[in-house]
Amino acid sequence: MAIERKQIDLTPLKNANVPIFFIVGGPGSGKGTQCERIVNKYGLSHLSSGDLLRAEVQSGSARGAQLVKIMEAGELVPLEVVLDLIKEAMVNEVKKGSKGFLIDGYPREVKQGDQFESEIQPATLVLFFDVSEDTLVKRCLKRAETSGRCDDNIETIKKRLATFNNATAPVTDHYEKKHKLVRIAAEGTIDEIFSHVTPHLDRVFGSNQKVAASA
Ligand SMILES: Nc1ncnc2c1ncn2[C@@H]1O[C@H](COP(=O)(O)OP(=O)(O)O)[C@@H](O)[C@H]1O
Ligand SMILES: Nc1ncnc2c1ncn2[C@H]1C[C@H](O)[C@@H](COP(=O)(O)OP(=O)(O)O)O1
Ligand SMILES: [Mg+2]
Repeated sequence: MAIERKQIDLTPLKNANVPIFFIVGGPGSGKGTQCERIVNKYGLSHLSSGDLLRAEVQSGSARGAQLVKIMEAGELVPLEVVLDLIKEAMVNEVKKGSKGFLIDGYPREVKQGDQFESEIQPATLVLFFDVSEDTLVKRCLKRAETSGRCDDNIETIKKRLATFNNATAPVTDHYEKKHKLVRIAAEGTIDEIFSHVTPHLDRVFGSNQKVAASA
C-alpha cells in the first residue's frame, strides 16, 4: 500500500508529557472493556487503534477500502497508518487537557512500540491482559452477535490469533525486560480483572484520587 504520511505537530503532546499506558492482549481479551472502566475511574483518554482504523474505513476513503481488506484477513495494517492516526488523536486530546492516555491495541509488534516511543515518548507501563485462546475465541464469537465487525467470525479470529502469537506475543517479553510489563490474569469477571488493574494505576496517580472524568 502506498503510504501517505501526515505532517503532525507533536509539540503540544510532548510538552504535556502525560503518562501513557499501552494496553495489549489477544483479540477479545477485554482491552476495550477494561479501558472503559479505567476511563470512568481515572479520567484518562482512551484511544483504540482498532476504533481509529474502523473510523477511517467508515469515512469511505480509498485508504479505508484497503484497510478493511487487511482487517478481514486478520493481519496488521502498516505501522505508519496506525501511528499517524494515533498521533493525530493524541494531539487533539491533549489540547482538551488530557491527563494521560490508554493506547488500546497498540503496539501489536515490537517495532510499533519502539517507533512510538522514539517519536513521541516512552510508555509508563504496558498492561497485558492474559487470556487463554479458548476464552478469546468464545468472547469474540459472543461479541460477533452484536458487534457487526468484519473480523468477528471464526475464520478471521483464527488468523488474528496467529498474528497475535507471531507478532504481538514478543511485545510482552520486550517490555518485561524493560520492567514495564504488568501481566493481568484476565479470565475472571470484569470487576475481578479491574481490581487487578487499579493498584498499578494507583501507583502512578495515587490511590485516593478520583480524577474527574469530565476534566
Ligand atoms: N471478563 C470478561 N468476561 C466475559 N466477557 C468479557 C469480559 N471482558 C470482556 N468481555 C466481553 O468479551 C468481548 C471482548 O471484549 P473487548 O473488551 O471488546 O476485548 P478486546 O478489545 O480486547 O478485543 C466483548 O463482547 C466483551 O463484552
Ligand atoms: N496497532 C495496530 N497495528 C496494526 N493493525 C492494527 C492495530 N490495531 C488494530 N489493527 C487492525 C488489525 C486488527 O486485527 C484489527 C482490529 O483491531 P482491534 O479493534 O484492536 O481488535 P480487538 O479489540 O479485538 O483486539 O485492526
Ligand atoms: Mg478492542
